[in-house]
Amino acid sequence: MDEELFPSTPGKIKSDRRTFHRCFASTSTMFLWALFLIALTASYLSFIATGNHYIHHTSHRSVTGPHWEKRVLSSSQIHRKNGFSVLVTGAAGFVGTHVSLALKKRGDGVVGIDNFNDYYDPTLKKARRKMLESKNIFIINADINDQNILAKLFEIVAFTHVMHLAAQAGVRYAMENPKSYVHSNIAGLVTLLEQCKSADPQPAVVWASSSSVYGLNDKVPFSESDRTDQPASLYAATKKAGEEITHTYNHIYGLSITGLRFFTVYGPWGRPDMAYFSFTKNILQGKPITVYRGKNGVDLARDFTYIDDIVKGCVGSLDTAGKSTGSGGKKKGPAPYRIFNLGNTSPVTVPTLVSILEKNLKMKAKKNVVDMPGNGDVPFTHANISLAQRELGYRPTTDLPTGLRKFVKWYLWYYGYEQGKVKSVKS
Ligand SMILES: O=C(O)[C@H]1O[C@H](OP(=O)(O)OP(=O)(O)OC[C@H]2O[C@@H](n3ccc(=O)[nH]c3=O)[C@H](O)[C@@H]2O)[C@H](O)[C@@H](O)[C@H]1O
Repeated sequence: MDEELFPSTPGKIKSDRRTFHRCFASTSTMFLWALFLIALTASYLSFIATGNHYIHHTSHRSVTGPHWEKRVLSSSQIHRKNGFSVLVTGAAGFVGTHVSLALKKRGDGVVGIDNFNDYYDPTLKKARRKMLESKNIFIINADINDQNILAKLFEIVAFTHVMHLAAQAGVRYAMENPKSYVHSNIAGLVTLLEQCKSADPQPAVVWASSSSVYGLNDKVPFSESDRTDQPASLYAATKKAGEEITHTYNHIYGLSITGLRFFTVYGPWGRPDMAYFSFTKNILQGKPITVYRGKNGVDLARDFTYIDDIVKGCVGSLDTAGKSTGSGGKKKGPAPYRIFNLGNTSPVTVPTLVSILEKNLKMKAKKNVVDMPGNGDVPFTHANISLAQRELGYRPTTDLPTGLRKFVKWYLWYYGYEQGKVKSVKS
């Protein structure tokens, strides 16, 4: 081998034909090298797996490029005077889908982002996406922790508002997969706020907190000024943390923030992990349902809130959100920081929920009544909504029997019961 053709690398011992032979030509050394490379690859793969095992399987297929940018621009197009252009996170989720449709319908520009994870059946999320796409709402398949995608989106569109609904939801699941809550509800939130704070112009941010922040509070009905320092689940703790985190971005960078404490939202296109949805599935399939009961045999109760009422609260929040005051990451003056309860103000017990479903499905549930396990549940929720009434004009109009009737109608249609062709229902 010619030394001239293979000059030595600075700092390394010059190789010659003999060392080349010594190092690489012996079969046993080559075998050792191969083993080393295999071990290196295996440890890298295991690092990837252990580092991310808590994150749900997601399908990231977001590819940017001229066609992608065109779709983003077209989706963000405003079609009314003084309209908004809104980035909706979690747009393929339950609330995200409905809010996106309502905004688009009145002429706002809407761009969605969703990671399509498999916390519950992604087929349902894809069906929601199909519905949104038919209205020219583009949903980017990406995680809110992906700062490059967020930066790219804000480079293309001057969003006036961000409707942040992407989250790891579910109270009881937090015991199974705690890190997924940190990933979405804490890290994802911070990544999004970092982007919003440096955007120019800064958007106003409206985001989903939760009634669960009231935790063990037993002063009823729950008012925004009540204690929220006794969370009963990690889910609640991450939502409460979100309220504090958004406060710092409001305080330091002048971001306009509105946090909405949703109370057990239900309705068509809902979440399969929630009780009303999974009960419906089991009743129809003749399977038993588990009904939790509180201390001393007291029934659990929730301030179940119909999706259309929640949408009105979300849109009202966007409409009344004051402007952010920062620019280039610097605050120029105080910006609004608001928190509202969005509930129905009439709690209903879980056994009553079951009997309304039975009536609508014309079937009896096989009930297993068990004591509430210590898994993060609270015995009841009940919203005081006077603040939202005053500031947002929020007035819920759908009671539980009416809302569940609409849900059951949708469920039977979506899963093909009406046509006698039942789709498999994963949850
Ligand atoms: O407002 C919120 O902040 C939260 O609302 C929702 O949580 P929850 O109010 O717990 O709703 P959901 O699971 O439908 O259980 C309803 C009732 O059925 C009882 N329940 C539940 C399951 C079961 O198998 N049996 C049962 O009795 C259960 O004990 C409870 O009493 C959202 O999921 C959550 O993401 C968050 O947004």
